[in-house]
Amino acid sequence: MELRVLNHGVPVELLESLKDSAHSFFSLPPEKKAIYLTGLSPSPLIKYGTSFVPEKEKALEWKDYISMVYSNDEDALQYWPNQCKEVALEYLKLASKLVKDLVEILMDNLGVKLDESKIEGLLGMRMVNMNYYPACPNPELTVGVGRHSDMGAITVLLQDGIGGLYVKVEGDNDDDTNKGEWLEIPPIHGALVINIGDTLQILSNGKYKSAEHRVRTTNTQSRVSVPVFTLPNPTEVIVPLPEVVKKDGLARYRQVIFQDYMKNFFGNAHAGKKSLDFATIKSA
Ligand SMILES: O=C(O)CCC(=O)C(=O)O
Ligand SMILES: [Fe+2]
Repeated sequence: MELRVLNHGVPVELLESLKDSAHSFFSLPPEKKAIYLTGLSPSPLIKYGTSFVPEKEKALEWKDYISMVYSNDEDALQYWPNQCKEVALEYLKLASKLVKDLVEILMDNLGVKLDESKIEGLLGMRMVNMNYYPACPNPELTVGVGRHSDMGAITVLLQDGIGGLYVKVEGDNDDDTNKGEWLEIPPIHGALVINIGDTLQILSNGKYKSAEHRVRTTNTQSRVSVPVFTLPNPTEVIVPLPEVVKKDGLARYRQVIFQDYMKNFFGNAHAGKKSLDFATIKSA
């Protein structure tokens, strides 16, 4: 499931500053960015890298990224890169509020009321990434990001005006006309893209489907995007909600500890929604 929202509570000026600050970070000389590489980074919560899991990929994705995990304001302002820390922190806070509101609506729609501590457990890990896709001389030979779904609860995504984000039409029935097709999500000024992640698919016993998406490269201009990921705390137990299982008559997913799910996710190259196999109960 994937949607775009305009009335999201994040000021348009902040969205503009985020894109500018992503460009300022990625246009730094390589040695200034390299200080954030794994093993060198001043904090384990900041990571600069390329592609997704380079050691597992046959071909690297055409992108660099910086990932900033939130622990508290003080750490963020101390360790996140100067080029983007203030705007990234403000965006993370506003996006988290939006996610909380959306989760409440989605749960309500399932007839479920989660208590504060459960919501905190499900959305407790938060991070802002900045992705940079350099212009590519041969876009037909590369991918920006391979097809995948995000593993967490909900992703709030800012894309710039270049375009190139595609989402796969899931469709509930085999006769849905465009089921399986890839739809481009054209950029809309001031809008944010919302992606449902695997965690909500498991929790809802498959009622909410995580959005399978990918990004193509272009040869004209570089592109930036800025996702906020909300994910469960590593020790959180993820399992279909009992109220939904009762209605459905069976559980489609087994119980997983989120850190195991994450380890499996990062242990494989992007491969569509294969990530969910880790938790799926195969019917006989
Ligand atoms: O760049 C984009 O529009 C999407 C990036 C993405 O899917 C991700 O970082 O998980
Ligand atoms: Fe994604």
